[in-house]
Amino acid sequence: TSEPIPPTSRSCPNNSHLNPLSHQRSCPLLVDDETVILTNNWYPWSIPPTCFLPKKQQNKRTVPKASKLCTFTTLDTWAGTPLSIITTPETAADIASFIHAPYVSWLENDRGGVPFKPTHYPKNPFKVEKLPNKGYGVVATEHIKKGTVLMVQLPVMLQLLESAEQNDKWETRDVLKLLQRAGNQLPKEQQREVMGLAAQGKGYVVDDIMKTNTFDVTVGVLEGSTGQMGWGSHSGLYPEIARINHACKPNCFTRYSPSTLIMEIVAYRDISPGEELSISYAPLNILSTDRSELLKWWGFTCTCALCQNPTAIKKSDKQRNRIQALLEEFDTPSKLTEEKISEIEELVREEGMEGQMGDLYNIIGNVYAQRGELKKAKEYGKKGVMWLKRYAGADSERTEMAKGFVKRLEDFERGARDWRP
Ligand SMILES: C[S@@+](CC[C@H](N)C(=O)[O-])C[C@H]1O[C@@H](n2cnc3c(N)ncnc32)[C@H](O)[C@@H]1O
Repeated sequence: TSEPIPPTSRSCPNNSHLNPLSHQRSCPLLVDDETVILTNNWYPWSIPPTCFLPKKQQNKRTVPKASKLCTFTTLDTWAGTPLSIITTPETAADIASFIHAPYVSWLENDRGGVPFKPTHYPKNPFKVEKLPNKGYGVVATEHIKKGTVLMVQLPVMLQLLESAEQNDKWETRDVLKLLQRAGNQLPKEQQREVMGLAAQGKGYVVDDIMKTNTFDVTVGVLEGSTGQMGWGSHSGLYPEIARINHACKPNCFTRYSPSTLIMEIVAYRDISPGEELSISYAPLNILSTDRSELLKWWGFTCTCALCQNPTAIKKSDKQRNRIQALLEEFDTPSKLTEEKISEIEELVREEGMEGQMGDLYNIIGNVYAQRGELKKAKEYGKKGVMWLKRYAGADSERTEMAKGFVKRLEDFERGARDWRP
């Protein structure tokens, strides 16, 4: 393991293997099935990777260079947990650059010194139990305060999103073989945990479990304030978190850190003993019909408290509609007023959408910048960063973009000429 390097310089170009002299000390070499045969070395992975060529290369048609898809397993990530990944060798090399020693202390600093590590509390304030019409769920056993971090987990499986559906790059049967292998390469305890998760009973079992239980996550270390990531989206399987059911007005939210792969579950509000913990699988700012469409696509009909109360749905739809209408009005900068800002803040709060408040302030800041009111722009920009740190996380793409906006305003104040909102 190497000593911490600030996040801005940690990113490894994924073709660093092409020029061994150019890569940083902490950038691992690219590993695939062929390099393993040539070098007899698959460090930092615990097991030699298995790879499949992309479709068109198998058919021997000349196509622009496409990557292999492989399975990579490490039995001890930085937190000591195992992880199996299905991705390209290039992305695996990027993940390998931080998965054994991410730069955690700056994230902890940002959280006021609160440890950022998957923890098993001596006693969790919740338990998993069987619930009517939903399979298992997670229920509070004690009073939980708003803002409490309830779960901090690393994934046990990651799958390149592109490979999860029918796609023109890799054969479905190859993807399924890799999924099977990725699962089998996990220790028995994690295998049992994964195989015990909910599934819809459709198709191939590991694929079914992934489709029923994963979150879309971006993988990588952000490049300074540009917010650039570009390492491809993956489906992440977090077995403990996967037991939490969906609600359209949830009492918890997820916070994901792309530079460590950690997913946290945080209480959105105070939760009483006996209440079920819930998160939203769908974006919160959409209307009930769109939500049920989306959840049907996920394979279930929602039975949450909001969905069982037609009057409450009507009110919620009206409020979420008004939020949308106000946001559309803000597209015309002259229509933004402080009254409308107060109205939207109130609606967002009532709808339990505080997770979106940071994005909202960021939008407002941008509108003020377009109007040339840079003091107001900075005020809202900074508010946005503060809220995003809390709800999206210090290293999230959204937070980085908001920080970039404030930095550009500050640079402009200091005399840089080229202002771009
Ligand atoms: C990620 S799992 C959640 C945990 C799951 N209930 C279990 O037994 O492990 C997702 C599945 O839980 C069920 N589920 C989650 N939220 C639900 C809701 N609001 N209404 C009905 N079923 C729900 C659906 O079957 C869905 O496919």
